[in-house]
Amino acid sequence: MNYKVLVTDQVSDSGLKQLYDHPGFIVDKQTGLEPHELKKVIKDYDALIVRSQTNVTEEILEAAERLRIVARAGVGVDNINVDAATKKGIIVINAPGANTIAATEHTLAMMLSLARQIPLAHQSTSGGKWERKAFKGVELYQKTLGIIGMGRIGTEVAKRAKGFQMSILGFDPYLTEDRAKKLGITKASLDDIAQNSDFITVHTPLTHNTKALVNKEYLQKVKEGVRIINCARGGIIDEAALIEAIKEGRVAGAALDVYEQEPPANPDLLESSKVIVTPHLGASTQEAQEKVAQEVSAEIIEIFEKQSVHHAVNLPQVSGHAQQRMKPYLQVGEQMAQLLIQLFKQAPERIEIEYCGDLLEEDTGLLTRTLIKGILSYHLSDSVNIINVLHLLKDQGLVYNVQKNAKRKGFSNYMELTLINGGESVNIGATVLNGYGPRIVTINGYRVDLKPEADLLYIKHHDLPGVIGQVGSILGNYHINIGTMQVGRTSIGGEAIMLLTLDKKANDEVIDTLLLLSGLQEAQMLNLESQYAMSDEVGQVNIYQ
Ligand SMILES: NC(=O)C1=CN([C@@H]2O[C@H](COP(=O)(O)OP(=O)(O)OC[C@H]3O[C@@H](n4cnc5c(N)ncnc54)[C@H](O)[C@@H]3O)[C@@H](O)[C@H]2O)C=CC1
Ligand SMILES: O=C(O)CCC(=O)C(=O)O
Repeated sequence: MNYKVLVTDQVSDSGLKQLYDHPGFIVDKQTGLEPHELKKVIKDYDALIVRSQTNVTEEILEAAERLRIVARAGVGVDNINVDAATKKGIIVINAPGANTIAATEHTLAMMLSLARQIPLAHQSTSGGKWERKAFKGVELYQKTLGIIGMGRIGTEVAKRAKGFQMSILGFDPYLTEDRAKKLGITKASLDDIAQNSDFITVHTPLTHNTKALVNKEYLQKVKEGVRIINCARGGIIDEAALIEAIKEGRVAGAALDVYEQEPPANPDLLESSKVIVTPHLGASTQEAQEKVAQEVSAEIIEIFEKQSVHHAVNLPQVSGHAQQRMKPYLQVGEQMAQLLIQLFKQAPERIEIEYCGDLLEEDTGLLTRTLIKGILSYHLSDSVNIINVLHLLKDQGLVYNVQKNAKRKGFSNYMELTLINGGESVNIGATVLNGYGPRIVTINGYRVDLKPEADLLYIKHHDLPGVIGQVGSILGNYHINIGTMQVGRTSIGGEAIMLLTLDKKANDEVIDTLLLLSGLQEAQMLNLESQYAMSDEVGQVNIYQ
């Protein structure tokens, strides 16, 4: 089977080489497509690679019939409707880090250009003038730089600005005092940055929180003569408010690589001698473009061939090692969920999940999705995968709750799943035993020790002498061999359950015969198919199954 990959923006061909050369992949490059053209062709493709030019809208995703991956050869995914992709079970990946240095260096180039008016000076000199007085600049030395967004690029900008002996104020919701100290910068508030900075640069993604983060109100608080740089995303700085602040003289100048609308059309911005503009060039270096293309190519191959994902925007991140460690939990998690939904004779309204003991130290995001997928896929089958599972859950009107509990409940690790509807509930608990693998250890309060297998016969009965023997005889009469048998009871002579692994499935006739036995209340074949085959291969997340 060939995977078809469509590339719709200017992505480096040398960076895409491994995808072009890889057997089983067909790559088509069609740049400059209009939205209606993309909508028409997208149905034939398994993966789409874009930069920032292509808008991957809900409409385009709707028209995609076999699309499984949207890859952003870069960082920002604001041109991709991630929500719509997630609902459709399409994974969105990017290449974080691959263009960090390029965007960092562009930011510094913009800052120096602003400080020394290099573009205007160049224009004047190359036009035959010699205006030495007109272009007196300012130094970076001993000035204060405010950095909003101390992620990969913000951090690299800070390191380099320190080389110019600038004082640096950093604001980021995740910046700790400790990290700021290690970087030799000062952790600051947005207001501190406004009041004290000679230069301000923004390095956040564009989100509903960062949209117009630097707005009219903020620009009224800035130190007079500040210079502002945006090499992150248009819209983080309100362009109209910026132009006004420049006209009023509060802001001495701005250097912009990105715009509210691209390409920008606002003459106030484009014609101002105090504004330096570049056409979204932050990531446009040969090195960065090769790296982003190489990274997304490698990941597309890995996802299709090994179901391994490293840089998903719409999935919890789990490292290869963590995947390997989590594999037995993922397997038993999927099977316990399937077992429970088959036992619950009604639609669940609420799902409760509890993780105990060693599981507290793991990232359980993927495990939670796997449990919920096990529940939903019983009724929704193939349409559920770990990408869209939480969306589908919401669509079904179900709620879920995850609790983490330090108590070990008798096992070094333990997880429990409960399905609830009104006053009715069922629950199941499982553990992974060191050296023995996954075990289901409780079902509705009955203690069992069950190694999950694909086909299980579940029986609920009264704990009376002879019932177990009669079940064995009936199965024997039908030539069904019992592999293992587990019996759990709450009290002697009370209610009990039996779980039998069989070499052959018991059909309806066998089940009806069993149900004729006195003392036997329920008999049901349960199908527990795990996508997480317990081979020794490196653990992989089965994304689409
Ligand atoms: N001009 C260009 O060509 C390029 C632009 N970019 C843009 O730069 C942005 C940053 O890239 P990276 O540093 O790689 O991303 P990153 O994810 O490493 O860093 C973003 C940082 O912003 C912080 N942040 C989020 N909301 C915030 C808020 N309200 N206030 C302050 N900080 C906030 C986050 O905590 C995070 O630390 C990207 O999202 C992308 O939009 C990235 C590469 C090239
Ligand atoms: O692809 C590009 O050139 C833009 C890079 C960018 O904006 C990003 O990676 O977020």
